This record gives sequence, C-alpha cells and structure tokens, in this order.
Amino acid sequence: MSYFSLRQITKTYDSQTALQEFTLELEKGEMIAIVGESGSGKSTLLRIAAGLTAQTSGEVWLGDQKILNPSQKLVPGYDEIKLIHQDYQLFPAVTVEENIARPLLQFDVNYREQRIQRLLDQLGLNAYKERLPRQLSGGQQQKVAIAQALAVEPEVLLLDEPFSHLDAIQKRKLILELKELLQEMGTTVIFVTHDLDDALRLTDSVVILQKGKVVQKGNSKDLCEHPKSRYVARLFSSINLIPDRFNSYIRPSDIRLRTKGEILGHVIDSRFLVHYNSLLVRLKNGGEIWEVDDPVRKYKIGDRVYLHFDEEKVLVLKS
Ligand SMILES: Nc1ncnc2c1ncn2[C@@H]1O[C@H](COP(=O)(O)OP(=O)(O)OP(=O)(O)O)[C@@H](O)[C@H]1O
Repeated sequence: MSYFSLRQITKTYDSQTALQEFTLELEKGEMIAIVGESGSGKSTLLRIAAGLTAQTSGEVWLGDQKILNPSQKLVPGYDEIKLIHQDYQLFPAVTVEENIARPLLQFDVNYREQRIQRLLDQLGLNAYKERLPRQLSGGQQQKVAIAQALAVEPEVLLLDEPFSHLDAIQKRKLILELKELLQEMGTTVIFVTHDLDDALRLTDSVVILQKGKVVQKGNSKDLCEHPKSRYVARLFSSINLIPDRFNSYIRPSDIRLRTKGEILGHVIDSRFLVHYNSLLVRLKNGGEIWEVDDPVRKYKIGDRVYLHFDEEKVLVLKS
C-alpha cells in the first residue's frame, strides 16, 4: 500500500466538473509535480488532499489514516499535511522568528527553540530573524512561509505555485534549496504548477492534468519523446506541423539545417538564445512558418535554407 494516496477523487462545483476520478499513489519521501493550465483543477486537488475542501467522491489516505474533509471534521486540515500557496499570509506585526514560532506554541520550549533555530539555519534566515515581514523581499517572505509550514515537520507538503511572485533567478535558487531540504527531511511532496521547467527543477516525476483529468504521467524523457497530445508536446517546446501529412509534427531541435535538400525555406527572423539561435523559416512550399534551432548560429535573416529531419523524430499527435 502506498504512503499517501488520492483515490478516484472527483469534484464538481454546481454543474461543473473540476476533477474527474483523479488517482495518485505516493511512497514516503517521493516528490511529484502536477502540471496543468489555469483552471485544470490543480488548486482544488491540493485543497482536497490537505482535507481543506470536500470532494464529491473519492478518498484521501495517509498511511492507514483516512483524511477527513471539512464536512466530516470540526477543524479542517491536518498538521501532517501542509499546503503552501502563493498568497501565504505571514503575521505582519511580529518578527520572522515569531512567525516561525507560531505553529509551535503548544510544544515544549526547548524543542521549540531548537526547531526554530534549525529552520532559520536551513532556510538561510538567521540574518533576518528580527525583521518584520514587510522588511523582507518577496523571496525572503516566501522562505518564512515555507519555514512556518515545515515547523511542525509535516509528513506531506503540498506546494501550490508558491514561487510565482518571485523572479526567475530567485525562483530557480529557492526551488533547488527547497529540494535539498525536503530530501534531507524525507518529506513527501506534491508540487502543482503551470510551468514545466519549474516542475522539472524539483522532480523528474510529472503528472499532466487537463480539464480535471490526468492526460499523461511519466518522467521528462518519456513525456518529451512520446507525448500523447499536442498540449503535452508543447509543454516542452513549440512543434511544427509538417505540410501534407496528417497530424504530424516536428520539434525545432529535431530539424537540421542544410544547404541542399528537399524542404526549402527562407529565414525571416532570428533570435539569439543561450544555446542556439531560434530561427523562423518560411517554407517555400505552402508558406508555413517553422521554428528551427540553429545551434551553430550560422544562418541570418534572408538566407535560403533546406530543412531535414529524421522520420523517427516525427510526432504523430491526434489531439
Ligand atoms: N469555489 C469554487 N466554486 C465554483 N467553481 C470553482 C471553485 N473553485 C474552483 N472552481 C472551478 O473549478 C475549476 C478548477 O479550478 P482550480 O482553481 O482548481 O484550477 P487551477 O488549475 O488551480 O487554476 P489556476 O492555475 O488558475 O489557479 C475551474 O474551472 C474553477 O473555475
């Protein structure tokens, strides 16, 4: 039996289905990301997993403990399962240290002090412990919210896009730091996001959610090489429709640029990116515009190019 399981969770709001028979089984210490566009049911799922929203049907289990929802439990939620979202609320009038102490008030004073010190160390917050939340940057405030959630050593941490206020550099750094910390603590984690890159920084194990249903799950290599839909394929890169072929697509990185060949086009735009130039190429036959990677940065706007790809790289995607 798995450690944390969401079994056949369905949630309807009035007549609208937000989640449909969602099932997920996690082992202790496992980390998984759920990636889905806005409105796909991610937040609803995490609130149900935390026992904060009542599901229409289905069950949540932590070990042999059934997680009760607010219609079954007087005080909703569990210390063992903590949810962090982007609109975290720190106590504005007390210091960082006191914010972290709040969930620990009923614990023994020695344990409490030790635990606060450990969290301040782990999250690099020592220098800020006397400050009020408004005297911190967004990233630092987010770290305090994380420290607060981790204070009671939850078994399961549910992250609902908690990094979306941060800039890309801060976000990358915090995700990597958090990953190390959570691995060390052996915490079981579900991270929901609309951003696949963020997901893959935390874990290689991904579930793709669309309109409340799981459309695919796997590791990044499987999902990238064998996407089951255009939506999944596009999470990794754009895809070019191959003219005169049904539902067949090729990724910009799977195209080779040649000076001779079959598919002729003209470069109409070029952008310098870190590992390659990203070209827009207008195909002579049909006028389609393809995105093509130029890793040697050889081609310029106006150049004639021939495009080549291996048949095995073609993605056939019906939906
Ligand atoms: N309290 C509510 N009452 C009615 N409908 C709701 C409620 N909460 C969510 N929904 C609907 O359920 C669906 C899923 O919403 P949810 O917030 O779970 O999606 P999400 O994937 O987290 O979206 P986002 O990334 O924009 O936060 C949406 O269509 C939303 O409008």
